Amino acid sequence: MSNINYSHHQESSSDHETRGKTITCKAAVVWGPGEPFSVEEIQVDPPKQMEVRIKILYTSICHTDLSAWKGENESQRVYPRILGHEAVGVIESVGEGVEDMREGDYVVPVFNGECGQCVYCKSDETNLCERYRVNPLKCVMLADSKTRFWTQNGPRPIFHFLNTSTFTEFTVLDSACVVKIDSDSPLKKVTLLSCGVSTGLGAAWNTANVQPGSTVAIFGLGAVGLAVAEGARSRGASRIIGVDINPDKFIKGKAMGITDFINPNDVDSVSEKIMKMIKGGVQYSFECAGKLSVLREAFLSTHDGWGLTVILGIHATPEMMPFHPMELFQGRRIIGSVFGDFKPKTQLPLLARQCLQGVVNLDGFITHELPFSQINEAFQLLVDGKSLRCLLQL
Ligand SMILES: NC(=O)c1ccc[n+]([C@@H]2O[C@H](COP(=O)([O-])OP(=O)(O)OC[C@H]3O[C@@H](n4cnc5c(N)ncnc54)[C@H](O)[C@@H]3O)[C@@H](O)[C@H]2O)c1
Ligand SMILES: [Zn+2]
Ligand SMILES: [Zn+2]
Repeated sequence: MSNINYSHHQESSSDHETRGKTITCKAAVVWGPGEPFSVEEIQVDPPKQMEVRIKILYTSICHTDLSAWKGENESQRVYPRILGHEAVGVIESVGEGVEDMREGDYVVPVFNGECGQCVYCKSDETNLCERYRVNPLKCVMLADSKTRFWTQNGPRPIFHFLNTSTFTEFTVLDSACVVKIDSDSPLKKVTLLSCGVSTGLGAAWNTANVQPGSTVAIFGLGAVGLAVAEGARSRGASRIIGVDINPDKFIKGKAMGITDFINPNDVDSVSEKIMKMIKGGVQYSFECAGKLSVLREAFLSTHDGWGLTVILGIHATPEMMPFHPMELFQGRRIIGSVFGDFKPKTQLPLLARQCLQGVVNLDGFITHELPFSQINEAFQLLVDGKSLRCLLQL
């Protein structure tokens, strides 16, 4: 009998036996690019082999959801669809063959999965998995190329998003894209580790390997960019320059280790300004805005000979890199970072414990909290640059 307490630290439980059955629940469905989310009843199939079905407890909104909602990339224009990839939840039931999780476990969905078996998962060089890596083109489950979500009337398939789809009371994922966390974890904070904050911290720690005393410039001070700042601060960087067109972000950034601010609207050239502030340029720059013009400035702001630019932003298609290949002969390097180069299953539980022990400070990233039914208001907060992360409670 599955009788799971779905609400963490609260007295409420599911008294229905749902295992193996279709669940009817509420989800926020997108029916077209930029159309308001429709919070409606949907049907969620049980998990198939090596899949899990989870009850989402909290979900938050990342800029990647925003660009998918707008349909900025052709690959993202798939409807109807359930977006969302930053969340925390509890396992409702597991499919055949799932051994590492069971009903009632608290979990974090991850858009970049880890099977643990493939040549990539066994390599220390990458956090991409052969089968479950991030894939913006994927909108059905791998097991049978079908969806697990259906409209109430029809029924018509509703497509999946980024290995996760968390804007729903219940979702089905490949077990490779679900990480078990300690049952006493503070769930609201752990939601941040599902994407944005892990991505930023990991870009500083793993991808760039920021060194004590070094200099850093961060372009775009949303949750991702500010998590880079927090990661660089925790590594002992001496100067962390924050660049954003929204001066409100400067106030938030101070708490996360930003030492200097530049508003691109106040200067002729951000990279020239940085060269003046730090002779020769910074050691590391991070592009967290998803704009090519910003990427170029981030590239030019690093020191020749050894500067490293890390790309985190998701860029609209069909844009190409804004460089001449010969520019790389000046010794500036560029690298991309997915999920901060963390191997999710192997490394996320430890990261969660480190965050809670205060190695990094997660306070300040959750700027707003709303009920799930107000998802459209929550998106508007991100569009308007008012929120870092708005937590939706289901
Ligand atoms: N690589 C990954 O694994 C990964 C993971 C999560 C998010 N992302 C991407 O990272 C980016 C940031 O995500 P977020 O959730 O922090 O977004 P966000 O919307 O909260 O923050 C983006 C920030 O960029 C600023 N910005 C916009 N134009 C700018 C400009 N011209 N110059 C300087 N700043 C500018 C905005 O004012 C905003 O503060 C997005 O592109 C997102 O899709 C990538
Ligand atoms: Zn994200
Ligand atoms: Zn793998």
